[in-house]
Amino acid sequence: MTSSEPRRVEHQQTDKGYVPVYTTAVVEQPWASYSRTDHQTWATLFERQRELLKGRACREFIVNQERFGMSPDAIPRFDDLNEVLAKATGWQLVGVEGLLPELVFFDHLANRRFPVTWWIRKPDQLDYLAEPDLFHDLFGHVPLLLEPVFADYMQAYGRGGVKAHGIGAEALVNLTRLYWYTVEFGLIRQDGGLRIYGSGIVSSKGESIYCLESPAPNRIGFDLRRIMRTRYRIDTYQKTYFVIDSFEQLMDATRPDFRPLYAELAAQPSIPAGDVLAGDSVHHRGTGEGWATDGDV
Ligand SMILES: C[C@H](O)[C@H](O)[C@H]1CNc2nc(N)[nH]c(=O)c2N1
Ligand SMILES: N[C@@H](Cc1ccccc1)C(=O)O
Ligand SMILES: [Fe+2]
Repeated sequence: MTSSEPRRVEHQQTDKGYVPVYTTAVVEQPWASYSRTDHQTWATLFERQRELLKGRACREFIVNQERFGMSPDAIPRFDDLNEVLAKATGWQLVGVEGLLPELVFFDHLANRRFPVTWWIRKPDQLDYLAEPDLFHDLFGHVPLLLEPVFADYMQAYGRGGVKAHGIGAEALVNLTRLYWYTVEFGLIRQDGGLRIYGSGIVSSKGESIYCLESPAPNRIGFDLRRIMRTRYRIDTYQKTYFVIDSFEQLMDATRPDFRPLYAELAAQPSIPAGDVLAGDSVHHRGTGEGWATDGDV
């Protein structure tokens, strides 16, 4: 295989249109075959996001990213990152071609393996790309795998995914919303303001600013049931972000068995992405302080 292109196995018609399906196998990172352009793309995105995330990303993200010694000089080698991870939290990165079927993805997480897409976006996709690539996966997800509580949360999520998959499609939808509104698009309250920890935000220039500074989106205090009922958008910035107080709060709230919760939620309607409900704990401003209730935005 030449490694300038991901290995596309076939195409498949889905809800989201005609999408490429990749091999689900774990692959070696073809590091030697990254082009100068690939390394340059990494450098550009890395420098841009590091600068933008000062004072915007949470402390844990910044500090742990520095512990890896990632730099703009070259695309990191998974093997080097794995040495740091092995000592700290026992997580391991494995190379993949792209999005995996849910059960395969959950099984990796349940075993403390994080799948990282080995290829990086093209220069005309610096600001937006519809699927995860190396920059999103490595820059966005990997730093928090060094944070012990968050590392445990990711594994618990994988185990919960295997379980939800056995329960049914509705349970899986509820659980996927939890991943979306925490791991991918989560905000955390820190140092008297809001900070980013979601990977989908930290790897996006536009959304890193928008999620904290735009008056448009709702920022609502973490509420497990509310999150599991809330639909989400994959084609624009989020209409709603959920805010945790700490990673411990996230872990504690998600530790109980979800089976009774799935049964309870099956009888309830889903909530449109941008709605505010009576009883939501709404944060007034991205960088400011103070909480209101009853949809007082
Ligand atoms: C978590 C969520 O359910 C989502 O559907 C999964 C599916 N497969 C994936 N596969 C990869 N490689 N990376 C991902 O983030 C996901 N997300
Ligand atoms: N407690 C969840 C497992 C889980 C933990 C953390 C995040 C997500 C899911 C369950 O029973 O399914
Ligand atoms: Fe992601």
